[in-house]
Amino acid sequence: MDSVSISEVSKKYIYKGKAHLVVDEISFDIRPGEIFGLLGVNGAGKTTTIKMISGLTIPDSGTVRIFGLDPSNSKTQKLIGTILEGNRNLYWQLTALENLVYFGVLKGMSIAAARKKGAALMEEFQFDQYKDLLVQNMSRGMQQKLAIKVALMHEPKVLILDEPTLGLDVPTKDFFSRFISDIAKNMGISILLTSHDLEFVGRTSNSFGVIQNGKLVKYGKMQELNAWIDDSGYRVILADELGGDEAKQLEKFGGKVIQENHANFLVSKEHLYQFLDAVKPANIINIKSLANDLEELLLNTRLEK
Ligand SMILES: Nc1ncnc2c1ncn2[C@@H]1O[C@H](COP(=O)(O)OP(=O)(O)OP(=O)(O)O)[C@@H](O)[C@H]1O
Repeated sequence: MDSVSISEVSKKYIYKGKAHLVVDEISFDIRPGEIFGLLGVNGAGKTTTIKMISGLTIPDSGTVRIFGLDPSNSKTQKLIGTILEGNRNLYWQLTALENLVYFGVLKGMSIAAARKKGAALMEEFQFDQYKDLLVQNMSRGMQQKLAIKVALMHEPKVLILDEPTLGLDVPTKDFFSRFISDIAKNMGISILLTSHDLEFVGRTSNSFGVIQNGKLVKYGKMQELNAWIDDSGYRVILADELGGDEAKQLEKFGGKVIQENHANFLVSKEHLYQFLDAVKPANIINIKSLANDLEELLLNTRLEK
């Protein structure tokens, strides 16, 4: 049985007397041990979707099932661990271990069981030396590591992580990618993670979905994501617009020119250095790879080959 199954789920919010459809008939499933990455730009509907899966928001229509059960049911809640937007589920004036015990008890564990499980989690994830450190004295990365342990205290079968990499540096992000993969593989937990970071989601998840304006516009396995990502070139953005002739001259480097305040070029990998030479002395304000860029994926950017 799928651990998470959502079918044609929709949600609208009323704002200033007007209804806004923010999740529009979304369907997907997550199996035990699978990591599902949900991508989308700001306001796309990711948090609303995961709140419905967590049982914190009721859909207007469609169904959400966790192992066949309604997520708002108290029995189902025991199967779910959630971290909403970073480390909000920690008490800053308690130590690491006190947080684990407190939240374990809140999820229905006895104090003795919560102490035992808390100590075991500290040891298992090499956090023992920090057990007496107050959360307020921890770095953001440490708080995030602790927040995941808190979510694992009651041994959930489904773990929901909203933006787990927000504000984390590159090595800590690497740690999280491995950590999330390990707990899915070793504990058979289904993981749903949301992120703006296509590169992180790409290397951490086994499957993924892209939400745009509340609709799931892409849904599939890694191979399908790879097919949609274009790694054949770069977008180069100049500080100013170029004259028509200049732009035409540069277009022969395999790209196309979009002039909207800035000249904006798509340049193939093989022509990049020639292009940079030809564009001198124009002021370049940004060069980005088309691969691993969520906006480029959503724009369906592809260079002619
Ligand atoms: N309680 C609410 N009342 C009214 N509108 C809401 C409410 N919660 C969310 N929205 C709106 O729903 C839309 C989707 O929001 P949501 O938080 O799900 O997006 P998101 O993809 O998680 O965005 P972000 O990446 O910025 O966190 C946004 O336009 C937001 O303003």
